[in-house]
Amino acid sequence: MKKVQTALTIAGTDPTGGAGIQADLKSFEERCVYGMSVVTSVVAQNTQCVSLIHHQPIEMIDRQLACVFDDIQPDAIKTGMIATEEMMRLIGDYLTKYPDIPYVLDPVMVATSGDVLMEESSRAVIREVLIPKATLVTPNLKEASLLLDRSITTLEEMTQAAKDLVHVLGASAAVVKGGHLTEEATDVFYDGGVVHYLTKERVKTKHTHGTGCTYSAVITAELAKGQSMLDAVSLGKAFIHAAIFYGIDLGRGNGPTNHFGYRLKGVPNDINTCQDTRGGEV
Ligand SMILES: Nc1ncnc2c1ncn2[C@@H]1O[C@H](COP(=O)(O)OP(=O)(O)OP(=O)(O)O)[C@@H](O)[C@H]1O
Ligand SMILES: Cc1ncc(COP(=O)(O)O)c(N)n1
Repeated sequence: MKKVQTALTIAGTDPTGGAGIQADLKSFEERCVYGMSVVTSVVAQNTQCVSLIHHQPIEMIDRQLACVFDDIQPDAIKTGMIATEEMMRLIGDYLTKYPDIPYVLDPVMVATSGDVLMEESSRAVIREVLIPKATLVTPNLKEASLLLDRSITTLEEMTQAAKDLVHVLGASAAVVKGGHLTEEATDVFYDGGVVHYLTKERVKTKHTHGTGCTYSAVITAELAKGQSMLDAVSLGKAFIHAAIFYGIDLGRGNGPTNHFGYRLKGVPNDINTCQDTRGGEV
């Protein structure tokens, strides 16, 4: 039997299924990777707002991590919402024990709805403890600004931010996402070599709930399958573009992206079908 690759997400939840752990698991599945999840915080939220957040007790997060790692070592890991310093340090300890597993850090700080998902006091800790362990860090403009303590609004500033995330803060690679920037949706990728600009047409839509989660989850799945970082990010970009292009008009606020969008016809879409691990084409 062929080996099935596995990916682990460590993140918060979204009961409406567009963001957080739910979006991550759907994305892993779409890329033919077996998904696992450790819940950091249960978030009562929908397409309009966050209503209540319950952080899991630290022992519960520790036990969930132990249950996964004692039994099934993931081929790649991503983190999303990690609200507190204590959680960051615990997760950092696990990452230290498994330095060879690719780790994608989506530094979730604020939801599309504007609600705060990470305590402000944790910002220094994410910089110190998690970014240096990241194979890839994927901030949007606001997150990059908060991490680097300066305003980042232009393509030039995004480029310098991507370089500083690598050379100053210590990530192995960075994608600074320009979803909130210009006419085009351009992201800047840097891994210490040549700077790459990943550009797709901007889709005029308000249905962007969970774009960051979905993008980083797809990249994680591709890394789990052994793709190169640039290939993983490029495929993630094409996937998220299709998911936004076919965004779903659900709920009264910012609806979710369409996790099966890339399978639909008519998308200006360059995604290859993924090879099923049992040998068939999906
Ligand atoms: N309207 C859009 N049309 C096309 N691509 C988009 C659009 N909005 C975002 N993107 C792309 O989606 C990906 C996620 O970017 P974004 O900047 O929205 O991240 P994010 O802010 O973390 O996500 P979220 O809005 O979920 O918090 C990036 O590749 C970005 O370029
Ligand atoms: C648990 C959780 N994690 C991340 C996000 C950010 O996603 P978005 O900004 O796309 O709403 C979210 N809303 N909820």
